[in-house]
Amino acid sequence: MKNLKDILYKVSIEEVSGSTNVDVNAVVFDSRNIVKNDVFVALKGVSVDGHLFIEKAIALGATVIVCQEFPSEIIEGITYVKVVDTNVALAIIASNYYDNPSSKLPLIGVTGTNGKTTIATLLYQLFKKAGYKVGLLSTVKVLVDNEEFKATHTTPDSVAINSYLDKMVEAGVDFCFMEVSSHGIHQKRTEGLVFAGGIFTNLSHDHLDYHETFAEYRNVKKEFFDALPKNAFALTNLDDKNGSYMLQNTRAAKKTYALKTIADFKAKILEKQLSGTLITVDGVEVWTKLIGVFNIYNLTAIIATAELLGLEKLEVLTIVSQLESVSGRFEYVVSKDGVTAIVDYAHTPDALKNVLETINDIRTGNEQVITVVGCGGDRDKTKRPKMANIAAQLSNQVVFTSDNPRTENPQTILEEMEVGVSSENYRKTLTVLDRKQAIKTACKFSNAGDIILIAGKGHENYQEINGIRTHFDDLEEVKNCFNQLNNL
Ligand SMILES: CC(=O)N[C@H]1[C@@H](OP(=O)(O)OP(=O)(O)OC[C@H]2O[C@@H](n3ccc(=O)[nH]c3=O)[C@H](O)[C@@H]2O)O[C@H](CO)[C@@H](O)[C@@H]1O[C@H](C)C(=O)N[C@@H](C)C(=O)N[C@H](CCC(=O)O)C(=O)O
Ligand SMILES: Nc1ncnc2c1ncn2[C@@H]1O[C@H](COP(=O)(O)OP(=O)(O)OP(=O)(O)O)[C@@H](O)[C@H]1O
Ligand SMILES: N[C@H](CCC[C@H](N)C(=O)O)C(=O)O
Ligand SMILES: [Mg+2]
Repeated sequence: MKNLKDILYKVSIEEVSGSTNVDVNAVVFDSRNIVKNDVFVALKGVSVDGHLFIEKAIALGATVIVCQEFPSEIIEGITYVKVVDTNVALAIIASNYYDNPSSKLPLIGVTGTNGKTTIATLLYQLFKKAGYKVGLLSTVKVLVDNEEFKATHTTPDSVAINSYLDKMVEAGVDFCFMEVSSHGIHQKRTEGLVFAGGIFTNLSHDHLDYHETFAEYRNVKKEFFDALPKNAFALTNLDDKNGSYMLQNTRAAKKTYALKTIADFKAKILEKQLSGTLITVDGVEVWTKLIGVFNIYNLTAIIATAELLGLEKLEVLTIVSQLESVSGRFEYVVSKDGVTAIVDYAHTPDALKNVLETINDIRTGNEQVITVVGCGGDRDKTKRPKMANIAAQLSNQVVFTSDNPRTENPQTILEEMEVGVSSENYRKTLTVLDRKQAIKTACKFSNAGDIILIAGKGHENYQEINGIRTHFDDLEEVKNCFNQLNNL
């Protein structure tokens, strides 16, 4: 039990009806999860207004209602707290409820279109290898040091974030690395958190269904850096055209990394292979198992962050050479006759372009590149023709297929992709609606030495069709196909 007055600390309140000197159980934003003495926070959502469920929340036992408008009927014995923005209030209340765990450990946020999971996960690995207890909030999973929880979002809701951070403080975690998505910033999931540092990866086309314009998407990302405290660091990628813009108004210490531009932290690529990349960092040569120029950007950000957090450069570089690639990011299997199948989470035009350019960079002879790709339903439709065009331009063969159609018609998604393919590339493409069959088709097409890229779903172990999720795993599927062809 917590006292309502305590958890309302720093919430900007417009009006109160009833007593704030009451004990409350938990803070809940979904009426379906309410139990006795809970605080119900009504959020104006994307599809429905949470204010519609105030009555239901009270019927289930809520004794405190935090809202933006008082309901027409005020019930005696219930406390109503009116605030300007319930998303902001929820985040501050959640921090207070868990005694502000983010102020008790260094919390580092990673934002940008691509690379967040990679950077956050590799930082987790690096600090673990350096002997620390570490926390991770990522698209793939949540880790409270060695204890694993299932991730539901890239950036969870503010109650979940604070609850995980509280567990981390309890477990004596030394550093926490978390992904900060644009949805998370816009929905104020990270409001009120005390960050010790922020990292910007890059900005390219994504989520324009939600943010509407690229400028709005960019400004939402910038809000994260604007809000960093003075004693934090703000680390940006200077080679990205929005890198400097992100730090324009931050009060945090500005730090930069780059491959092409003069920056505080700089790396250079010496050699690229399928087994890894040789780079130099401040004159020291380092071999990494990671592949692709984009991953060297990720690695430079990681090295910079580790140093900014006080680790010694040589120790950092030694550990960097041992870091393993992140699940579903350029993960590959090689068949008996030398067909390489790569599973990668590229689900934006820029990511797909980078991965295909990387593959084209490391191929040595006349191998064919066969790409299997689709686009998610209920997500930015303008990505579809762009991704199809990139796949067709940079591959020898493309099999268009379903990603997670969610509630959309899978056939319509594919038609919206196909319009992006130019007439001269059209002959390289075919469409196989069923992802399992599409992967099988790519395997059958391949000859010794060829490279198959299966893009878009990476680590995901499900496929969502008609709103129903069933088990699906790209890597498992391609291994099965190789097996069936007696090729593994
Ligand atoms: C578009 C979006 O971000 N939606 C998020 C949002 O849901 P919503 O606004 O649609 O909620 P709603 O259904 O309108 O309901 C409004 C309110 O009424 C409440 N409600 C609803 C029904 C009811 O009976 N009782 C009740 O109280 C809901 O709990 C909610 O508080 O708020 C919910 C609660 O926090 C989130 O779970 C939900 O994430 C959905 C599932 C989602 O798919 N989000 C994706 C797009 C997302 O957030 N992705 C980013 C990563 C993107 C990236 O970088 O690639 C992420 O951080 O994961
Ligand atoms: N620095 C980068 N620049 C461009 N593309 C990248 C970069 N890092 C990774 N990618 C590509 O983007 C894909 C997704 O990478 P990652 O999961 O690290 O990004 P993310 O930002 O966490 O994505 P999400 O928004 O889904 O959480 C990778 O599989 C790879 O294809
Ligand atoms: N975080 C991204 C993941 C997209 C992954 C792709 N497989 C899809 O389902 O569209 C999103 O929610 O938009
Ligand atoms: Mg991610």
